[in-house]
Amino acid sequence: MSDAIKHECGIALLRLKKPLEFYKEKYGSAFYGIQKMYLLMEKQHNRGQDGAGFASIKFDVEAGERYISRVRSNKAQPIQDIFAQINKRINEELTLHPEYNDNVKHQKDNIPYIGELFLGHVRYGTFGKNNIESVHPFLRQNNWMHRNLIVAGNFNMTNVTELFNSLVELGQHPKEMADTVTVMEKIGHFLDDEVTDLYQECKNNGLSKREASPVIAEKLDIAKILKRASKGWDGGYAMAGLLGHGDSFVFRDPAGIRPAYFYEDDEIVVVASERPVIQTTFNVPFEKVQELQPGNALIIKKNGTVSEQEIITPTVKKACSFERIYFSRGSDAEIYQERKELGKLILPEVLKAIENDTDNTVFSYIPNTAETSFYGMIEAANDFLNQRKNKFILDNRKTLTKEKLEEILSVKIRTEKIAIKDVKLRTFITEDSSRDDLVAHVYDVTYGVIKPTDNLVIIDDSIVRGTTLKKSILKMMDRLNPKRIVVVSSAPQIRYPDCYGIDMSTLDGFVAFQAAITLLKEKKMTNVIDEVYKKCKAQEKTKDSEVINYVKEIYAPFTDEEISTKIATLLHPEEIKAEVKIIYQTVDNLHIACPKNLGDWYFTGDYPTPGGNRVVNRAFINFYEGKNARTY
Ligand SMILES: NC(=O)CC[C@H](N)C(=O)O
Repeated sequence: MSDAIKHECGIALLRLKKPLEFYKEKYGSAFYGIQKMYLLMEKQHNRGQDGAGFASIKFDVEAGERYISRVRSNKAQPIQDIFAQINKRINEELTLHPEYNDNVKHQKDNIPYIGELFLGHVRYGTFGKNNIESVHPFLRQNNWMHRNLIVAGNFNMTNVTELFNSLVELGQHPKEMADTVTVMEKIGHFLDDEVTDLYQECKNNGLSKREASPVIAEKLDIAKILKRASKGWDGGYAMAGLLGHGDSFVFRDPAGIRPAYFYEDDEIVVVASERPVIQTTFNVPFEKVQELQPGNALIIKKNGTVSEQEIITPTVKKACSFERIYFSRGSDAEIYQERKELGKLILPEVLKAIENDTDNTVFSYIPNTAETSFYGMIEAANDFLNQRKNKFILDNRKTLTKEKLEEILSVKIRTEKIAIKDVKLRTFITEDSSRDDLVAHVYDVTYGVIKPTDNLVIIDDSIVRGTTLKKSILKMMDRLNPKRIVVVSSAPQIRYPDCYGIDMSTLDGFVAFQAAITLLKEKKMTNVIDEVYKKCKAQEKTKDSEVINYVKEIYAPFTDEEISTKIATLLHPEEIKAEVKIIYQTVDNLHIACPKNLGDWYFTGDYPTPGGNRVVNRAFINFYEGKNARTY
């Protein structure tokens, strides 16, 4: 991906079902859980680099002993940083007390972070800032064990302000306006209620406070709490939580927008945002890892029972297709095939752009995530070439000589590694535009493989803003003197903001939006822009479920190709000599390639929750009024 988009978060929840001695015996260490957590988080570092956090719970400790540990970091390498802190602490204890070394009980009693239940999070913020207070997991402490709540999530709610206000209405006084705090306090409120009710019940049955505690732990109905807490949530989420006494859950939104996968055996239960993370960390096959169903929660009671329960009736499944195109790791068996398919499906359009002249075309890709779709595109290109060869051979079979046949078979699809990312360079570059010359070098190119008669086809996963394309990639590729540069996007045009966990919430950042606005201006149709603004303004106070996405009218007068052509001119730096073409995947082909992830609101404007329409409405108003702000 050439545009740097901030996106996503990753969660990792791990429950050890056996006593810690078991892991010491079998795997050589009672710190097994911490080690696995490190892997689970590191294997998801793609999902969040603004911050990382870790929390753990020890089961069955004596009153007065610490049983919750947490560490968070927003440093440059946050995962490394938190595990360095954890290791340092553990090693200090072990050095100071050599007697702990082979004694699991001592370790559990005296060393923090070791425990039976863990929650990890890697963050890219979509709400608030990147201060340490915004880094998950969040902690809601209480002297009652059951009321301690630790929360982390991959989520974004479109209606945090309303949810915040409803807490205030409940008489609360939240100390922060962070979305995770709001969600946590919602759950916390109903958790308190439930604990109070259960205690009352125990009291009525003649139990003392002390006797009531384990009964409450056993009876605590997590599904009921989540049902009550999530009334009114509008967004995409995979919310994970731990309760002080040892229950835990992961809860997924009813449209399945955000991903969550889990695996269970008799030693562990694990949940993560991506399937291959679980596969590689625990060496389990693809089929053993299950997807948590939309609207459901995986509930892991302290006593070890695990159940998947419906919390909210699922709506039409609209799992985020961007997960497949770009965010999630391509090592997932399905995602790998899907990305290849994206590359295959776009080849016909590429062939049109190069007038079928594969002999004078070099195919390449933008590193690294587009590599898989490149493989697919090349497979399809080889099929195309073989058909051409077949036809020639069959048509000329009477006159064909050995030499001619060899010549025909020697023709190949030309693939080269053209673009090379100079990752380190980016760190020296600030937003300052006078540094454009430096920016141009963020990508370097391979010299000596392109002839002036060549087309250069380069595939990227998607084009959001196109800034890096314009400022670096196209400029550098033009230095190779190709006849024509064809930039291929394996995803459709990004036209509408996301509001479910990807940090792209303003319209004017999208090059497709800029192209549509430019076209409207050129064709003297600015009245459309004013009309849309009026309609958006008029429904500012309308109920979410009745809001209509009028921004579609901005794109409606134009075909996809017209917009792509305009994008090509917008991204075409003046000094470039080559002809530049831009090709996008169609939405239909996207759905063919990724049939399980039909969430496509950023391409189509069809939002899976009512709040989405409000967000796009606000985004347009902000654009029109010149405000540069997030829209949720
Ligand atoms: N990308 C995400 O899932 C972000 C989670 C949450 N909204 C935050 O900003 O912390």
